Amino acid sequence: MSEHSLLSLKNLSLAYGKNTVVDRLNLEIAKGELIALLGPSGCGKTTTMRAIAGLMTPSGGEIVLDGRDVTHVPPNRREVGLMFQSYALFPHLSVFENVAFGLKLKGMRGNALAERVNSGLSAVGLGDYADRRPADLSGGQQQRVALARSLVMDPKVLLLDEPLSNLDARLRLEMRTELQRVQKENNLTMVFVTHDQAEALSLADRIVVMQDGAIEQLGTPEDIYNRPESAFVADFVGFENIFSVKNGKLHGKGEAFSLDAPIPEGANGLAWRPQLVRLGEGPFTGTVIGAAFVGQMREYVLATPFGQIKADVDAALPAHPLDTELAFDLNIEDAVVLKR
Ligand SMILES: Nc1ncnc2c1ncn2[C@@H]1O[C@H](COP(=O)(O)OP(=O)(O)OP(=O)(O)O)[C@@H](O)[C@H]1O
Repeated sequence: MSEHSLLSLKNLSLAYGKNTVVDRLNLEIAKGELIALLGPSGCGKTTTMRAIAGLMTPSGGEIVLDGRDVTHVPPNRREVGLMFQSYALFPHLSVFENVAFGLKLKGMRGNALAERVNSGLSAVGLGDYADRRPADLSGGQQQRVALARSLVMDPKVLLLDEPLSNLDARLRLEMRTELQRVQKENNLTMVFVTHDQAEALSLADRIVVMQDGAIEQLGTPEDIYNRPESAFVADFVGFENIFSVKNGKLHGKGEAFSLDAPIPEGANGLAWRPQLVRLGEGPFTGTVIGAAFVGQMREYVLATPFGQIKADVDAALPAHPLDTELAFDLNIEDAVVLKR
């Protein structure tokens, strides 16, 4: 284990029968970190969480938590908390009783129990709701009860599986802020799973982008958003115009082409965000085959000999109708260089 990590996954492999879905994954998480596992459906996020929680036995590798090898320790002895997407509270129990449930199972009673439950409810801003039933709470408040229920168990790591996916857009924003506040104020270590890049970018200290059971890229939200290393990550964070580089030429879904500037050493691909495609000037031409007004921007799709190009332009500029021939430029200075 590295000196500062609280949770280490070392060469972790996970399989369902003969089907290996996570292959020798290595990850070090520090105390107080909020980590997002981000990736498309089926990439192995939930399986990794299940293994950390002890709900499945790895086919290889180790899980070390706070200096202890917990690879074969049962879930209830791991000090790992789990909050699932369906946070199912007991409908017939009060908020207090819901939060007290796990502590009672551990034998806690009386004042100690009341104090712990009340401090958990205060931590999530529900101090005045102890006597309510779940049905009398909003979706966001129910989610906070579920969070309090996990917090009072004082886990070393709290795992959250798609914690916000059941909430509508407004509540999601509220819960996002709330989760961040509770996490920072209590210096909690949290790992959450999401397939929503905006959620990962706005919440996490570091993001683990996964593909096919392996880490594709690990970095801060800024790293992932601004400096994707592979076409897969670039695509995932909204780059639309992605080309691979072969023999100094760019290859997309059409003919290969060149830029009139040298391609950086070691570039395996180049990608441009739609906002950074320069429309109206430049050596290339395309035909407008899609145009959409989306508030501040107009989104264009151009058909070109080297495939479709997506370009976003300030909506204050004059609109270009369908079938217009437009000049455009892909400037090397605006490109992100993909190394893999
Ligand atoms: N109980 C299971 N038995 C067999 N295969 C499974 C089981 N659960 C998941 N898998 C397979 O393991 C792979 C990884 O699934 P996992 O649920 O970890 O992905 P995920 O990234 O969390 O996806 P999602 O976002 O859809 O939940 C998938 O190919 C899936 O089909």
